[in-house]
Amino acid sequence: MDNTEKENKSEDEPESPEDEEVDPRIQGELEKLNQSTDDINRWETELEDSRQRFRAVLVEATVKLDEQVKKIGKAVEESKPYWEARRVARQAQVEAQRATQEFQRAIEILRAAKETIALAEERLLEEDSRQFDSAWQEMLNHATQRVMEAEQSRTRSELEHRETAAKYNAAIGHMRQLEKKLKRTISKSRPYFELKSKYYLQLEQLKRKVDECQAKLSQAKAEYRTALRNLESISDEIHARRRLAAIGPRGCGVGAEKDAGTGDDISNFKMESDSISMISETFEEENSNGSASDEDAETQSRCSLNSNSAPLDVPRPYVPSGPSPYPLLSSSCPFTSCTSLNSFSPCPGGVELPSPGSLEGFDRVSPVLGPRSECSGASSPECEQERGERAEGAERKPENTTRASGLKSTTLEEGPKVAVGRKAALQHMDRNLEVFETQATSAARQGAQILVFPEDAIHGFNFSRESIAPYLETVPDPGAVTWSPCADPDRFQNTEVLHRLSCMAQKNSLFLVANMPDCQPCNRSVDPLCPADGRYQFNTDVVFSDNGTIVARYHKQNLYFEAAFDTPPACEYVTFTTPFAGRFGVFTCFDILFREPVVTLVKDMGVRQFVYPTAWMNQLPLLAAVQFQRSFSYSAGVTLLAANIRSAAMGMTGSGIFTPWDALYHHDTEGETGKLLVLRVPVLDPLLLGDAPERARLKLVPFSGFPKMDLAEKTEFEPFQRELDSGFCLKEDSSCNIQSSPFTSTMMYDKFTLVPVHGKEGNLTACDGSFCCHLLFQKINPSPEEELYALGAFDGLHVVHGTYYLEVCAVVRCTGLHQESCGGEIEHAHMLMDFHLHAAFTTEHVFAGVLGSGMTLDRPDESGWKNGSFYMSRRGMSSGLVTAVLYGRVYEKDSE
Ligand SMILES: N[C@@H](CCCCNC(=O)CCCC[C@@H]1SC[C@@H]2NC(=O)N[C@@H]21)C(=O)O
Repeated sequence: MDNTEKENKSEDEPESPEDEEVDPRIQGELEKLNQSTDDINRWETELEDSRQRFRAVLVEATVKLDEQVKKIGKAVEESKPYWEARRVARQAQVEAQRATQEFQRAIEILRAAKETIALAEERLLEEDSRQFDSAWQEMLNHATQRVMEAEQSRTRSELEHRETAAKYNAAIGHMRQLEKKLKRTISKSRPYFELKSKYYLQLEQLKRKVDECQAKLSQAKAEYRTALRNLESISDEIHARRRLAAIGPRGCGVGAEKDAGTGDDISNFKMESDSISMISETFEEENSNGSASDEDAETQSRCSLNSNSAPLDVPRPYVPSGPSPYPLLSSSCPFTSCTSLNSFSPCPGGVELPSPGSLEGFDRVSPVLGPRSECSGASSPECEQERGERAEGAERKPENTTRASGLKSTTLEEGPKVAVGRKAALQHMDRNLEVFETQATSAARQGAQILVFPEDAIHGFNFSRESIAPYLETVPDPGAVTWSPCADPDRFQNTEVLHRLSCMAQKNSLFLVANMPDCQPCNRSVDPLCPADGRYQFNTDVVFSDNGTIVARYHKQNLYFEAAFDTPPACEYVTFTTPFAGRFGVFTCFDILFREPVVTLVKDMGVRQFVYPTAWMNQLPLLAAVQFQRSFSYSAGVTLLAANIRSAAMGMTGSGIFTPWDALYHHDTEGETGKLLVLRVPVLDPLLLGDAPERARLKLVPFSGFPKMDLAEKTEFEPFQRELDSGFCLKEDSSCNIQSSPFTSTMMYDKFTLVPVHGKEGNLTACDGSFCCHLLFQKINPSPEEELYALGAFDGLHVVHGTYYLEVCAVVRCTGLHQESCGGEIEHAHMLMDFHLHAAFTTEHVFAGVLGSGMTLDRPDESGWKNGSFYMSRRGMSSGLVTAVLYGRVYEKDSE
C-alpha cells in the first residue's frame, strides 16, 4: 500500500474504530477458521499415515509375491490365462447381476405406474364427470408419462440384461475350458494367486482410506477458504460502513469535494492503466510469439509464500507451496527441516551426469521433439525419414490403428529409455530453443507483451524417470530467490535452458512462459512423499518477466500418464502480475479438466486471465484441443492463452487466444507447420480495472452462463422462447414431438444413451438414468438422407485415459447413417441447425461449446441457469453443426 493510500484510509475511517463493537460474525468465522485448520492438520497427518500404510503393504506384497513366484516357478505364468478368465467371469457376473436388478426395478416401476393409471382412471370415472378433478387428471397425465418412460427403460434394461447374461455365460464357458486344460498348473499356482487376491483386497481397502482422507482434506480446505472469504467480506463491509460514516457527516451533494478525494484519484489512475491494451500471443510448436513492455513488473507468485523469504543460492529440499493459500498453516510446515540446507543435491548440477560425450539414445530422441522440427514444411530425404519415423512410431502402438483413433494419448511416441548425456540433451533442447528465439523476435516485432510456449516444447515427451535426468534443471522458487538467469548466469549451476529463456525474455522485452522439466531435491527422512531417488521431478511452467527475472513457477498437478514426473505433494495455486494486464494464473494441459488448481484460481482467487501450455491430443466430437479451450474460456469467463504442441501425427494440434467473447485460434491437421498468433485482448483483472467503465465486463460470473450481449436482439429468440414456455415443439402439428426409441453408442469410451434427431424440427429428450438432456431444434437446410444427428446423455465416471466424472448433454453429427456411428470422430457437416439444449446438471461446472464444420469454433448466443437446468441456445450458424455440447464436470464424484 503506498502512502497516499494509507493517508486516505486514515482519513476515511472513524477516529477510533476500536470503539466499535466487534462484529459477532467475526468470532464465528474465526472459530470455523481454527476448526478447519485443525481439520486440515489432522487429515494431512492421516493422509500421510494411510499413504505410508498403503506403500508398506505394497512393498510387502511385492516381496511376498516374488518369493512365491520363485517357489512355484513357471506354473504362475502358464496358469495366468485361467486366472485372468476367472477375473473376467467374476466381473461379468457382477455386471449381469446389476443388469438383472435394473431390469427388475424397471418392471417394478412400470407396474407401479400402471397401477396409478388404473387408480386415477377409476377415480375420474367415479367423479361422474360432473366435477372435473384436476388433481387426478394431472396424476393421470403424470402416470401416463411415467408408463412411457418406464416402458422405454424396461426395454433398455431387458436388452442389457440379455447382453450381460450372454457375456457372463461366455466368460464362464471360457474359464471352464481353461480350467480343464491347465488343471495341474492352476492347482500349483493357487497359493500365489490367492495371496495376490488377499493383498489386492487389502490394498483396495487402504486405497479407499487414502481417498477418504483426501476427500476430507479437500473439504476441510474448502471450509477454510470459505471462512477466510467470509472474513474478508465482513472486513470489506466494515470498511465500507466506516467510510460511509466518515463521508456522511461531511454532507451530501459536495460534488467538488468528492471529485477531489484521493480515493477517486486512485480509481482514475487505474482507469488510465486500463487503457494499456494487452497483446498476448500463443505459440504452436515451432512458432511462438511474444510481446514487450517497458515497465518493470511488480510480480508475485502465490506459490512462493513459504516461510523462507531470504534468497538462497544453494539447493534446498523442496518445500511444497500448497500450504501457502492457508496462511495459518504456514508455520506448520509438514517438512520439519524445511529451513535446513541440504549439502548434497541429487539434482543435476549436484550429481554426476552421464558422460557428456555420449550420444547413446540420442537418435531416439529426435522423433519425440515437438517443436524441434527442422523438418517442418521442409522437404529433404532426412525430413522424409523423420516424418516416416514419427508415423511409424505412432503406428507401432497397438491402439493407433487409424488416423482417427490415432488422435489418442496412446500415440505418444517413446522418449529415450536410455539417458543421454547432458551435452546431448542440451544440443537437443538448443535446437528447439532456436525456434523459440526466432518466434520471440518475430512476436516482439509485432508488439506482443506476453508469449506462451507449449508444454514439452523444449524437451519432448514420454521420457522415463531416468531418461529425463539430463534434461532437468532446478528452477528456484521465485518467492525465495529473486533471480534473472540472464543477468546472473553463474549463480546456479546446470541452468543453461533457464539462462537462454531468461535472455530471450529480456532481449525481446516480453513476459515469457515456457514449460520444462524441473528437479527439486527432497529429504526422505522428513518428507515421506519424497521419491526414492531423493528428488522430485516436476512438469513445470516457468514465467520470466520482461527483464528476464523468474517471476512464477508452477508444477503440473494433474499428470497425464507421465512416467518421468511426480505429482507435487501439495497443489500449487500460482499467479504472476504484469504491468500491462494485471494478474495471470498458470496451469498446464490436463489440469483443465480438474477442480484443482483451476476452479480454485477462478472462483476463490478471482483470477480471470490464464497462460496455458499444453500438449493436448484432439479427441472429437467433444474434446478437440481448441474446442475445449474455447468452451473453458467461455464458461469460466476468463481469457486463456493456450499454446499447444504441433504434431499432426500425434493428434496434437490447436492453439488459441480466447476471451469470453472472442477467439483467435489455429487448427490445421495437415502438415507440421505451426503458427504464431497475436491478438490484442481486453484486460480482465478486476484489480487493474479498478472502477473503469470497462469494469462492466467483470459482471461475468464464472460458470453462471452468458447472457445475450445485445439485449435488443432478444426478440430473435422469441420463437424458441414461446415454444419453450409452452413446452411444445415448433409446429402446431404435434407429430414433430414424436420421439424415436433410445439407443446406446460409445462416444469417447463412454456409453451414451442417444435418440436420433429426425424430422425438420422437434423437441427431444435423451436420458442416462435420471440425467436427462433436452433439445429443441429446427433444421434450416434438412437433408436427412445425407446426415444423421443424435442427442446424447451420459452420467457416469469416465475411466479411459484418465478418471473423471461427467454429466454430458450433447448433439452430435454421426459419422454415418447408422446409429452405431453416433459418437465417432467427425469434423465436417452441412446441416445448419438452430437449437436450444438444456439439462438439470447436478454440478455448476458446465462447459458449453458449439463446434461448426471444419473445426470452426462457434459459441452459444446465450447460456445460463433456468429452473434448475443449465441451457444454451444458438441460431443462425453459418457453418454446419458438428457438435453442441454441455460438458458437466462433477469433480466431487471423481473418486467414486
Ligand atoms: N509430458 C508428458 C506427455 C504430455 C501429456 C500432456 N498432455 C496432457 O496433459 C493432456 C492430455 C489430455 C488429452 C485429453 S484427455 C481426454 C481426451 N482424450 C484424449 O486422448 N485426449 C483428450 C510426458 O512427458 O510424457
